[in-house]
Amino acid sequence: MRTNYKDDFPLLKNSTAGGKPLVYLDNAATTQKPAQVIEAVKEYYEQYNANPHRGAYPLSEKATEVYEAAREKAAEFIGADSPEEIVFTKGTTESLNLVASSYGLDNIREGDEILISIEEHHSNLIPWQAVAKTRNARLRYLYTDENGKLPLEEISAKINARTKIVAVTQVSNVLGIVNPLGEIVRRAREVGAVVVLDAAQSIPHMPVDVRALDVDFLAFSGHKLYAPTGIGVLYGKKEHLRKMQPLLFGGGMVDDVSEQDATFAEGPSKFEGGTQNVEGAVGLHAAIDYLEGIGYERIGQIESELTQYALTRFHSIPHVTVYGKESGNNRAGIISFNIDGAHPHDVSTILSADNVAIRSGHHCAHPLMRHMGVNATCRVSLCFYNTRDDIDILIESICKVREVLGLELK
Ligand SMILES: Cc1ncc(COP(=O)(O)O)c(CNc2co[nH]c2=O)c1O
Repeated sequence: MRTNYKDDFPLLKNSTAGGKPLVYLDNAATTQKPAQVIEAVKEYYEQYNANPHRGAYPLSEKATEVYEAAREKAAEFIGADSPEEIVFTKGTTESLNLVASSYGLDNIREGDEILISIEEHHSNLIPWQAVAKTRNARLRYLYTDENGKLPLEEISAKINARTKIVAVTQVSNVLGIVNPLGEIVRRAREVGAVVVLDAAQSIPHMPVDVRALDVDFLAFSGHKLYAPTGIGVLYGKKEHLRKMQPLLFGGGMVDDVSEQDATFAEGPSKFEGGTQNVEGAVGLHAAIDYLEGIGYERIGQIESELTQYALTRFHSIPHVTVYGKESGNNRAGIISFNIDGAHPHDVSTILSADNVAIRSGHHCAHPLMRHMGVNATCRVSLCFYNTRDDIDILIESICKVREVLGLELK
């Protein structure tokens, strides 16, 4: 059985610095792209680039065909009832802003409650702050416990008759822990609340089935799923999308326009004003094909084993704090840590001298940082193309940090 996928990724094959191979461990920020995706985009521009939905000539018809084929593929990938439930956006941020600005503002009234978690990325937090302020509604939080988990009693306590929207991440981009979505949805359904799921950090690592999850909306980004930047998906149940107002007005999203009014297209194109990112959609289609070729079972096996290996190695290093106590099989390969006496930015700079790429900072999760009692963390985020050698080089480099900073080692 294949254990090393780096050769599928040109950048990983060719990138060295000072004779050291790149150890890329910032996959929660963005993933590298397999040759299959790069070739698909190249072929699009070489063979059938045109503006979709508008030209009565073969090239435009082909561009339309591949764009809509990508929509069908995305629908199938997440188990949507139909491609009509798939809106292409720039990414998770745009998807979540669309839900908040359209569905949120139309359905939240004074005194209603919107419930999010303290783990949310700013793109699933600030839009809800804006809706709550505009509608004089209450924004409430599910708080993680000392282990970085959302306690079930917190979920049952915070979801009540006034809760109208529950918007949560399936996996935190800081802690990597998989949230108890089943319990959240069950409780939300009891009070008739709508569930918005941020799947940006889960869908690269685990199968997502919107019908099985029974969520009303789901958002993810192509670039975290080995596809190009600039393409993302908002899944929405048809009954919601049908009633929602578009956010961007322009070409391709209208039915008729008079001097003082406009009626809008049916289906997802209502939300896709202007010329769309066809190359991104083509790249997303190729990325999904690539992932399905490997299979989530194999991806999960590799990443769970590698995450557990990394956690074991981390726990052997003195002066290192790892946040979140979950083990490798209930955690996407995201590990946030700090080294006593070392600022995260210094740590990532020192690691970069060994060509090890990790993230340091607040990860667009200021409220979570405060809740954790830290200003910032270092973050390792691995995926199936990483290897045990990558982890060994990472740990070896981390073990040098305190010495480089002149801190005592014992
Ligand atoms: C959970 C989560 N939600 C939403 C977003 C926004 O996605 P975008 O619209 O594609 O930017 C991110 C991006 N997270 C990160 C981007 O860079 N480092 C990160 O951890 C995320 O991790």
